[in-house]
Amino acid sequence: MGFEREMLSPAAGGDDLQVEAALRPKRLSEFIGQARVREQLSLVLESALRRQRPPDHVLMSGSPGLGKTTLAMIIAAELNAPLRVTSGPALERAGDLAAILSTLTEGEVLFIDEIHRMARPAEEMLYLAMEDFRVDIVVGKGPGATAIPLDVAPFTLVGATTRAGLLPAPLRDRFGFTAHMDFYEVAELEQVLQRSAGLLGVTLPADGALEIARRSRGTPRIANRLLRRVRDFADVRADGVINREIASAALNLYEVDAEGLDRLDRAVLGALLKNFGGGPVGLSTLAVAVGEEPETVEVVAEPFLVRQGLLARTPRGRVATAAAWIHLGMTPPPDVFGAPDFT
Ligand SMILES: Nc1ncnc2c1ncn2[C@@H]1O[C@H](COP(=O)(O)OP(=O)(O)OP(=O)(O)O)[C@@H](O)[C@H]1O
Repeated sequence: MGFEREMLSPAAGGDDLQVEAALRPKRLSEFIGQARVREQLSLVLESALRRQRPPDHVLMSGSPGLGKTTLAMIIAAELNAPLRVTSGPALERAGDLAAILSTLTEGEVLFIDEIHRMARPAEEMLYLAMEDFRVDIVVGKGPGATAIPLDVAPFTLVGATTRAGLLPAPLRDRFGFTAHMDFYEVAELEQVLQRSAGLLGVTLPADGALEIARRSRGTPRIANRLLRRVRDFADVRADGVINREIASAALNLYEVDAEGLDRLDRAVLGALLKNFGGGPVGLSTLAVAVGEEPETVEVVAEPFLVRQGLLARTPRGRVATAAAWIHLGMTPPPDVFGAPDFT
């Protein structure tokens, strides 16, 4: 993975993790944007606090870097409850989950990131735990196997997924509240940037914040990361002040284009236009053409390209819109008009 790609990827890594933790809003009132989710969630939490009962289980879905982990931490903080963190891929066997569930304390918040990647036996154990606060531990094998029921302290599960569609219905149905996290508006990202600049002690005039916000792919994690790279540039090549000119020069250097498309985004669009005449083409064929896993193309690049009106997912495959041709400086073929409507 190249430097630029790493910088732009919504996945966190390296030193960034520490800075990211420092920039995380701690309370719901500090959480920027996602107004509807925030309001709904504050009602769920407030009523749970009044009833002195753990709230319903919460499912959060949305692209990487939109604040799902942050929100899980906020839920625990608002409830004044301890938080246990794990992830779907870590729950390979039912026993992995049983070990966690059996040691939860009353009211604890259990956060399972990437919950769609949990193994089947663990998932089945979770159904019972979510509904009845109980697990069945199976001892022995074959006809002599016995299930020993074990009580679990009432807890709140917070699940996060980038792909809600992959969750089996029985699991999805057991969440009392589902929060769908959308990409952020530019104005919201400007606020995220101003807040982070304050915490990092960076001078960020409004025009600089706007320039970075516009190129942040609607994602707070990327906004914060770009801010740090632009700060480096401003410190070394200028007087440390991040105005529009400095932000723009730095982001051009890091190959973030005016709409915030990164290398992967441009590679996907480029392959779609140049190799497949704008599509339709299947996801896996497209992924091979850019040398990435289909899941990376589907989860990391596509949602943003769709939102920007550059790509459409159709039953026959991926199709580039007229805007995509124009964005890459090419002339759209005569039969392509705007985003195709296949509904
Ligand atoms: N609403 C917000 N307001 C301010 N900062 C935010 C907000 N949402 C996210 N951030 C910032 O973005 C960073 C990434 O957020 P977070 O790790 O919660 O994303 P995520 O959706 O859980 O991503 P992933 O699923 O990849 O873990 C956080 O460190 C935080 O600083």
